[in-house]
Amino acid sequence: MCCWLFSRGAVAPPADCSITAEQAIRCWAQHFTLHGISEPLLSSQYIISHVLGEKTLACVQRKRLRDTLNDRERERVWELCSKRLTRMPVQYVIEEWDFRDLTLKMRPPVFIPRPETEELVSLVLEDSRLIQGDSHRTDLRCLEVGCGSGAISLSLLHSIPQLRVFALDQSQTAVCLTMENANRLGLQDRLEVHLLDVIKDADVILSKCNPVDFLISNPPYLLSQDMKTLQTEILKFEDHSALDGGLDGLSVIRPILALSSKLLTPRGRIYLEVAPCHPPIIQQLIEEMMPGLLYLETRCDLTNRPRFCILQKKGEDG
Ligand SMILES: C[S@@+](CC[C@H](N)C(=O)[O-])C[C@H]1O[C@@H](n2cnc3c(N)ncnc32)[C@H](O)[C@@H]1O
Repeated sequence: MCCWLFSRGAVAPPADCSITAEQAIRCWAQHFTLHGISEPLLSSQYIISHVLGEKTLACVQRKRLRDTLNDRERERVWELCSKRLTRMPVQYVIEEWDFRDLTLKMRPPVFIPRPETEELVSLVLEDSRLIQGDSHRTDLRCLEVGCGSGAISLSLLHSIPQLRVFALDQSQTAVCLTMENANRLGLQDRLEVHLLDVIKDADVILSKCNPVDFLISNPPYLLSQDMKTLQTEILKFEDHSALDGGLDGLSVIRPILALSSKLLTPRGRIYLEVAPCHPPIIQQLIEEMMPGLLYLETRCDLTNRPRFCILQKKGEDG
């Protein structure tokens, strides 16, 4: 059946074809495999569940899977699966993705949030000083550098009612997508999003959001030499400036640290997602060059790789 379907070309579905959702999932998974598409079965399942109005296959009713796709559904499946054949990531194909408990709009080339960044957000939420606050604090202020789709900022706003966030990104598309996601989730009132570059616009950033209680960032941190090892999906569709951190992967991290020492309230914290090679380098940098900051700890991700750095601005008493 599948060979017959695709012998006439994948872009348009055969008009005379009657196919159930279940059969379409199998056929497209096989076709993806033949074309070397990564995660062929998952891709097919995500796309067809999406066309049927659900997020995952587990949410689609059994009976629905055995029903024949109507013309509109079949055309949509073919249209979206043909996009996936070009190696477009499934998150861009279905135009949305879940991050923690939020569903966010996705649009190329804005960086697709990764699962480990959910752990970065958890580190902040575990900090009882921030969540409970002291009894006099009615507001908390945070800066996110490199907001992308808004995943981190919006999750924090969603979980901490007294938080105000300043988010910035050097990409206009990212700034627009963060605003769009904030509006869709009703979180726009406590969020300011700015088109700013942390390397070039430090003075503007200081004037707009000084001071903040904490700074969070999942910056571009890959070493330039490792960019070529990335999957085709990433290289072809995601913004390279969201990933490439320069020769040592620290070209955006260094200005973030320099800015933090001026921007944070005493004992204010910095939460960074980094490459596994970075924590000792950042610790040395802080100890030798940035006397106003304290390196608190390195935390590992779920696969036990050292991926997160927590730092603190020294208090007035050192
Ligand atoms: C790895 S992505 C993270 C996006 C989002 N925070 C997330 O975790 O899904 C890094 C983001 O930093 C932005 N960025 C890169 N260089 C920057 C710079 N110099 N100043 C501000 N933002 C920058 C990129 O445009 C990109 O959106």
